[in-house]
Amino acid sequence: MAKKRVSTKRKTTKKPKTPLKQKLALSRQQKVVLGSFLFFLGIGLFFAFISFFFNWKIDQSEISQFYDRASSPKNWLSKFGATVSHFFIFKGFGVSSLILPVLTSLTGIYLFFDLNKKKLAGFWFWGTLVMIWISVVLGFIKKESGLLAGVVGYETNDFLQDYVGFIGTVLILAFFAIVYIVVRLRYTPERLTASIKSTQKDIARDFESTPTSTSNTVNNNGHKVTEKQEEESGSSRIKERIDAIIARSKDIGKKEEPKKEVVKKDLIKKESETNEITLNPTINDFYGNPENRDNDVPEKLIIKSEDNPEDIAMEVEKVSEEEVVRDKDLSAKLVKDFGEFDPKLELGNYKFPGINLLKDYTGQTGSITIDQGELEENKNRIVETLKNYKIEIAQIKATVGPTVTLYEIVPEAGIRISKIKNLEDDIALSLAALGIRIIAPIPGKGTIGIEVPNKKSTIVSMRSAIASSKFQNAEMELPLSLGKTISNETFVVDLAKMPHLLMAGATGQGKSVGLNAILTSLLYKKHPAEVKFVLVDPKKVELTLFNKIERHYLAKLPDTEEAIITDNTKVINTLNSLCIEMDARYDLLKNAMVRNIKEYNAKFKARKLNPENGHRFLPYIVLVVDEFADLIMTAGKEVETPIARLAQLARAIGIHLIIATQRPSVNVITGMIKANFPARIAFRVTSKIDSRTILDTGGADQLIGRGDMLFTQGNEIIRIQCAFVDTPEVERITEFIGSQKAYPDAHLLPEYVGEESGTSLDIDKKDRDKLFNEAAEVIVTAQQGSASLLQRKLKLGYNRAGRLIDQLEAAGVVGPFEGSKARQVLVNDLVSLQQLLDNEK
Ligand SMILES: Nc1ncnc2c1ncn2[C@@H]1O[C@H](COP(=O)(O)OP(=O)(O)OP(=O)(O)O)[C@@H](O)[C@H]1O
Repeated sequence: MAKKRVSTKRKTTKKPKTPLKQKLALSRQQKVVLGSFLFFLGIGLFFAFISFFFNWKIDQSEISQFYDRASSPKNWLSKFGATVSHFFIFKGFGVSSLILPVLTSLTGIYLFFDLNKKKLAGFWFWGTLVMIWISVVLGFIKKESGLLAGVVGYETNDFLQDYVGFIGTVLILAFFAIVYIVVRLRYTPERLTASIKSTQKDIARDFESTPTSTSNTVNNNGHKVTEKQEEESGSSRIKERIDAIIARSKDIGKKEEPKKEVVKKDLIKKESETNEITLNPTINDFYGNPENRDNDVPEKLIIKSEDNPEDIAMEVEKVSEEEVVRDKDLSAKLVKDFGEFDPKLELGNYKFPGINLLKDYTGQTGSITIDQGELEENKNRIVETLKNYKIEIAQIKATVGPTVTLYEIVPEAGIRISKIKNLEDDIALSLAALGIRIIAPIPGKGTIGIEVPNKKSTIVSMRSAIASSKFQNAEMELPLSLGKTISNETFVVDLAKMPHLLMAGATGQGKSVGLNAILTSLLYKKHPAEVKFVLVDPKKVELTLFNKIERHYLAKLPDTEEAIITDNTKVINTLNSLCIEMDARYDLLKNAMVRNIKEYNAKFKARKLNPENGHRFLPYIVLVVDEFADLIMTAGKEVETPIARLAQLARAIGIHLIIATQRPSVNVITGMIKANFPARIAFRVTSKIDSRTILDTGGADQLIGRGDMLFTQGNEIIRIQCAFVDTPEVERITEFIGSQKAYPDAHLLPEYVGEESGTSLDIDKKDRDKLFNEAAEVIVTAQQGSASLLQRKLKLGYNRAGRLIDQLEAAGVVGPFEGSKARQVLVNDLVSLQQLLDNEK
């Protein structure tokens, strides 16, 4: 059994037969050794052949004495060199034998580096043919010199001449030359002409793109390029092109895959890459975007196979993906070279107002003092009052805030919360205090809160609100420090998240102070480049202080003189202009493929958006409307529609609305507006109904005024003592900002051409306004054709003033509407006006 097993084993281990090819295959070491040998042999042969041309006559006699060591041929490789050279040159192929050492060394290199053997075989095949051809040609030309043609050339030529004659020999030689060019070099007549043409074009383009005599030129991106840079880029491009042409001619010598006309594409690509590198933008045009760079690049590429010229030409559309990649590269490069875009650069030295501009009220009112007696008294009263209504208390806790103290009550088990809630007024009466608010239950706590005003309230200074670490460290887009909560914490919210704010409060309850606190918060946190205010102030007194910062922080319509809008009718134009801005911003966001202003600006800062395509850094726009009720009463739907549109859509693109009103009645705060203003602030209002309108619940009527307010962002209602900022403080801040370097003008909003501006010039004289003559006089005297002038001088509404201007245009007193500019006054003085009007009659 064991024997048998051994024998089977032997059978299986028997080596399989290896094919001959495999047997002959050289190991890597052998290849290196043989390769080096052949390489040096080739070099040796080369030297031997060269020296043979000088010494062959002397050496010829020495060859026969090869075995005689005493004989010394003159060849640089002595006996060996003289013999081998004699054999290959004299008896072989003449001068063309020099190809042999080249092929030998090449073989050595191929073996050494283990390169493609097929290619090497091609070299030998074609090399040998060329060698024979040259030797025959030389034999044909110079019959007498045996050295040039060698015996092979001489004899072959002789043979051919005998059989096909002189012409036949020429034709055969020419035929072989064509075979070589077409088969080996793959040159067809079409390719030859195409190649010549493309080379000519390339060179012509190089010369076009080399610098002209101007010192600064503008490259494809619209970026300035200095002469030196242009020269460098031009010469580097020429160098690249020459390299490519050399590479192309080298390709001709090699046997490769069928060539397609792609070299041109390579060159174009290289050119655009060079453009990227030579970018030298100025501060405002730091950006580049490859979209425009390829202006001179053909959009389509024609590919035609050279192997078969009759193939149908194929058009390849340029793909856009490449641009995206380059876009990325370019923006990364721009950021690397110039850093991120800094919107603050224009006002680089801008200094934020210091905290010392705000008044410190601690000295006057002191910090919150806890009056133990007052606390005890209130506690006892609450307990007693509730006892009267048979409500037992298990526990009571007080939190002292700046204006009110919160008493948190845990009632005895079994007492219904609604019972306490219903007794709100009675409890307030019993406590004999204004401003009692009962929160039953306190959300998330399960306790009942009774807010009782402090006898001595503390002013929450804007200074403390701004200085608080909560505000200072707020990582918000538009942080607002509104004041302090009942637990004495600074209350900071992000306007960008609200995204719009509705404010209501009876007169004298702190609304204007609240607006100032909001604006002050933004001034302390945001650079002029980052936020712009559109201020609507019909009372003409509340926000006028902000005029000083017009060129820093305010935005206005192009044709208006003052940024702060005090005329209600002008608000319509501004609101519509904001709608245009909103639509434009949405387009920008869409083109940039981002969802909101934050992402957009981040992308813009990273230089991924090209200003040449309309992209710009987008500042936040905060529209503040004081006395909204007034506006709605005068303009109605005309303001309601754009306000609602803005409120619905503007959140993503950085336009935020703050609307304040004294009268929060339902015809002012309509359902449409309310639905789009989830964030609300209620100062003290006069009735529960008003409180309901603004907050959807009572409570605002129970406030104590003087900045005591309720804030809601949808669900929870928070009682806050608004930070107090007085007019002198605002004045100091605006003064400080206003005295600094500003932009040349206020931020200009897009122009809105109102319906009133569309003139119908066939206005009948009988239909003229009663004030027509007066208006004409005002316009001619002032030599200024603007409706706002008429409004001011004649105390008119916007619509009437607009109609008058139209009538004056029809009468030839003023010229046509000229966009942002005032109309031209066509009558020079009052005398001429009188003449004009008289002639009409
Ligand atoms: N946060 C506050 N802290 C302390 N006092 C305040 C506060 N807010 C307002 N006051 C006091 O109330 C007064 C009236 O405030 P404010 O001018 O803001 O009222 P208003 O609601 O704007 O009135 P109106 O609607 O008539 O303009 C202030 O002069 C100030 O004395």
